[in-house]
Amino acid sequence: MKDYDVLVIGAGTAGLNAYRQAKAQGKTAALIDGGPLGTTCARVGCMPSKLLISAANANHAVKKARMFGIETADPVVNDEAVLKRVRFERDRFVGFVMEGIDNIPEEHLIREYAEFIDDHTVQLSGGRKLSAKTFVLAVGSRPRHVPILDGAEDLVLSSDHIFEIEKIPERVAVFGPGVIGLELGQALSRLGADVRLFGRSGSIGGIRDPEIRDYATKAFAEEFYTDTKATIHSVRKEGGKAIINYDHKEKGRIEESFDFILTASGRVSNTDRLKLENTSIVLSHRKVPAYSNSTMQCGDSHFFIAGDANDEIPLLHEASDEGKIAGKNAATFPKVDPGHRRTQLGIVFSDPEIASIGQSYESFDELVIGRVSFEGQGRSRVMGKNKGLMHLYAEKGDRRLRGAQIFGPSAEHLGHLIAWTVQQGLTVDQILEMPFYHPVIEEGLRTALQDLQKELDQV
Ligand SMILES: Cc1cc2nc3c(=O)[nH]c(=O)nc-3n(C[C@H](O)[C@H](O)[C@H](O)COP(=O)(O)OP(=O)(O)OC[C@H]3O[C@@H](n4cnc5c(N)ncnc54)[C@H](O)[C@@H]3O)c2cc1C
Ligand SMILES: NC(=O)c1ccc[n+]([C@@H]2O[C@H](COP(=O)([O-])OP(=O)(O)OC[C@H]3O[C@@H](n4cnc5c(N)ncnc54)[C@H](O)[C@@H]3O)[C@@H](O)[C@H]2O)c1
Repeated sequence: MKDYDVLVIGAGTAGLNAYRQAKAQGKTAALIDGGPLGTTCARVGCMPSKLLISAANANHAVKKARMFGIETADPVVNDEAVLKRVRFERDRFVGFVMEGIDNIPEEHLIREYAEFIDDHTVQLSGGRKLSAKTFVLAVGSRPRHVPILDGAEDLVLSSDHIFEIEKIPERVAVFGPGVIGLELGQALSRLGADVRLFGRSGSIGGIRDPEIRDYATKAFAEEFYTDTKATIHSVRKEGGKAIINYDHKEKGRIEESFDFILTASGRVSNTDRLKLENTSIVLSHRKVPAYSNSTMQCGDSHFFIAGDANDEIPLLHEASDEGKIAGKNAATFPKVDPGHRRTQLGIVFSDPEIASIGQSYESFDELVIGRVSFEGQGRSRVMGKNKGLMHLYAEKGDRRLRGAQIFGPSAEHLGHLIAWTVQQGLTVDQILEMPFYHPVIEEGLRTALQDLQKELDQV
């Protein structure tokens, strides 16, 4: 006799959804979580980052007002007020999550960490053992450790800590021009920090389309120092500052000091802390459990995995969907059903925004591209947001819109429109039959669709 039908490890977005689905199936279930409750998204992820970005963009908008002939005094960033609002609103969002968590009976929410001792038993950090028929692994991820930064000791902050700072730094180095580095690096820059953004592989914001990646790299570099292939010689702490010795793109090898370093060099799954070697789970080449992304089942086992823990699409809406699928299948195991998966949609809340939709650039056999530049696009120019490119993707011999990459104004909204049409399987011709108002940014989408239509007619 097992203690529970389903044990869910991790009470983040994926785990909470999994637990609720298992309960909805009439099973006995419990959640185990030894860390702070409230979810990564609300506590230290999606919400506080967007709050900081909004403050930064408000400051930027005032500075930019001059381009419309509006004269203002230089805006003053009140660090304390900015950070107070970020934390106040963040706590409000966490509060809503906690209301849901508070409804979980105390005996079903175990506030400890878990490790496996065999296929059906976990040991809790307090020493207790619990068994279950099935498990959902929803342990999330943590910031990747970057060894070269160890020299700066406590001056290295990740997104887990950045929202607790007392003042906007005068100078900050950001390691990792990915999603977090771009969003937070640009926000700090727009709040007055002198930012250096360092990358390693040449990538930026997860952009896969080379033409758009190069355009975006140049655009960000015009706003703050950006080197996506930086050479860092050393990092140390001295006199309360982080000292970085690096090859500056124009000045050659230099040494600069920073108030702190923001590390944003990717995230790693917490499954490596579960002692999975004591189970029959098979790991993939990425060193996380191999699983099916339609059922979330690990092989044909009684283990299911959801959210950032599986290291596939570490986004909030995916964690939520995956949690639901995993929780339901863990409850009905050995009967498992494929769950509904959506067209892929990723948005980076930089300015301009980045959106990646559906099939990515490199996944096509014979790619056909429809293009538009926002530089001359009517409404974008009217608003002074005429920067960026959008590429729409189709496969030669097939007129369906299959994917897109955007770096431009309102990419979060265009990205949704495109994702919805991709998921509906609409052809370029069908999409062009839809209404387009004037003058709107969506007219840029129409231009790209017309270009794609022309390209498809020619091949
Ligand atoms: C700065 C930042 C900004 C982001 N912005 C966005 C955004 O704008 N949009 C978006 O879609 N996504 C965003 N994300 C990603 C999004 O936050 C994550 O994809 C999502 O929160 C993952 O949810 P999860 O349930 O998998 O993990 P989590 O919410 O992290 O939950 C995992 C839980 O497992 C617990 N745990 C770990 N190990 C154990 C163990 N051994 N035993 C018991 N419990 C354990 C942890 O304490 C934690 O509570 C952002 C992430 C970050 C860091
Ligand atoms: N808007 C959003 O939806 C949003 C926002 C923030 C985070 N997230 C999620 O969080 C995940 C993690 O974000 P992230 O930005 O940490 O990871 P990421 O994978 O997006 O980017 C990491 C970047 O760091 C670089 N890098 C790796 N090692 C480095 C080193 N030693 N020095 C300098 N650069 C290095 C990589 O080349 C890459 O450009 C994202 O994949 C995303 O799914 C989403």
